[in-house]
Amino acid sequence: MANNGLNKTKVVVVMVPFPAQGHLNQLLHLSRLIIAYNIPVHFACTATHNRQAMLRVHGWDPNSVSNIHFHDLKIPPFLTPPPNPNSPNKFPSHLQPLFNASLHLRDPMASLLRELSSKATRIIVINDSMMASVVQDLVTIPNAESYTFHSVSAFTYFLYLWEAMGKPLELETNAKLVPKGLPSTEGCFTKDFINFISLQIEFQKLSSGVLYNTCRVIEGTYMDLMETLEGGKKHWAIGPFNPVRNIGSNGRHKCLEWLDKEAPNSVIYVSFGTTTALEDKQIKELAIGLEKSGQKFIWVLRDADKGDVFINGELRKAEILKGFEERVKDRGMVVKDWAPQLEILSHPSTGGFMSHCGWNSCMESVTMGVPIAAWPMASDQPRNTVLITKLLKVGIVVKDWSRRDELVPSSTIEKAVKLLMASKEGDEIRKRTKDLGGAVRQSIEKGGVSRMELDSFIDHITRNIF
Ligand SMILES: O=c1ccn([C@@H]2O[C@H](COP(=O)(O)OP(=O)(O)O[C@H]3OC[C@@H](O)[C@H](O)[C@H]3O)[C@@H](O)[C@H]2O)c(=O)[nH]1
Ligand SMILES: C[C@@H](CO)CCNc1ncnc2nc[nH]c12
Repeated sequence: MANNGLNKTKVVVVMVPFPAQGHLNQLLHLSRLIIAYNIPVHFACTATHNRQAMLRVHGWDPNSVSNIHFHDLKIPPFLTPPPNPNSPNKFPSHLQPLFNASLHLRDPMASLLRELSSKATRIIVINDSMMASVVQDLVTIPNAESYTFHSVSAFTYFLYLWEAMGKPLELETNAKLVPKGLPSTEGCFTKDFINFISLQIEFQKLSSGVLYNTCRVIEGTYMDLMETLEGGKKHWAIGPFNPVRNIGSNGRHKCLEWLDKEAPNSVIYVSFGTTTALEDKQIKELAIGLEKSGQKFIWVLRDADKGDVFINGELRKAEILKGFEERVKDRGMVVKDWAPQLEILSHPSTGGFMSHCGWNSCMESVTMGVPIAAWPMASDQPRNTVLITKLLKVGIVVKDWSRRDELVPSSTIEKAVKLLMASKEGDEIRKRTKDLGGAVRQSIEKGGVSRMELDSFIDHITRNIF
């Protein structure tokens, strides 16, 4: 039974995000969903990352929501080197000093949790799986409990878990569940980050349940399998976290004005998230490929974020694209600042997305019904690519993970863009993606699977509160 709104204010939620854009974004969106149940939300990270999350959010304005309380916690100074575009391993190792420094959030976090716990009947911590060690002191607070949030797809997380347990359940015989030729995790991480993950796994045991930014419409099978593997805990699929309608922001970016003038489904959006830095020669091949494809495009070209995004870097791209922007100005646009991705994806002129398959991008694209041309770079992205292209069949592969060390030539890029944007096969994939997008958007409406699961999570965290 649902409790009434008044009682629920005795419960407070504390979000503990990992300080990188793809993680901050998801827990900020989740804050909005929880506040709709009249539960106050506290968002606790460093000052610079709180500011980053607020400035870059899309689809709604966190300043207009009075019930999110931001807490700027202090950590020691950390190095903020630029990314290395020439490194063969595309994992953002330049963020490791920040990740290590973030472990120092433990003490200020413990103080914050103690303070909040003295004023509430119950405090619910929702922490990124990479921040499990930071919230470990909650075991000393009797009215606190925590829930682990995995920022990756249920498919990818399930595979990590399944492999770590020695591959039980004999799933390999069913190619529909675990496709043949699954990419290994080789080349996906650095040693330092694997050590960081291992440190966190130990503390993830302290949580009372697990949350995913996914929806049973797309990953129900893997949610069920996860519950089979990790039976002791409840796993909730409560996504998509991103807003799915009335996407807008204060002041429209010029690329949206540009999109307004284009035909439906005629533009491919090209962006590789916030953790990728392409080599100069790869940028050149991409430019040539886009030009030769003859298709309209919006290309977001920036280097990966630094650990502190407010420390400016030099613009590396200017020289490489000399002449290109002028030549394609009737057909394409290169965006060098923060692009309104959710608005671009929800725009009727956008008909495809060339993406590294970061999980935010996958969810945003699927909910907006935009098919993906997949070019995974690192981390969970090679496996998200399998989910998108082989299982859901809402995309095509641009770069196969087995060829991760090779340059993608312009001819491959040209072919992929034409296939997705200007072929019968592309149209069929787009149609399938639009149908799936509709079903995913429906899932967060009243009676939909994700809404029911979010209701059940809220009922759970507010249980027996009188
Ligand atoms: O110009 C931009 C660039 C990016 N974005 C947004 O930034 C976010 C990028 O997140 P992605 O998950 O796609 O990619 P990132 O590489 O940045 O994130 C990463 O962190 C979280 C993990 O779970 C992801 O899988 C991982 O790749 C998206 O929400 C996207 O909409 C913009 O709005 N504008
Ligand atoms: C440096 C970050 C990108 O911002 C790694 C991606 N994050 C992750 N990648 C893979 N598995 C994960 N499990 C939890 N987080 C994960």
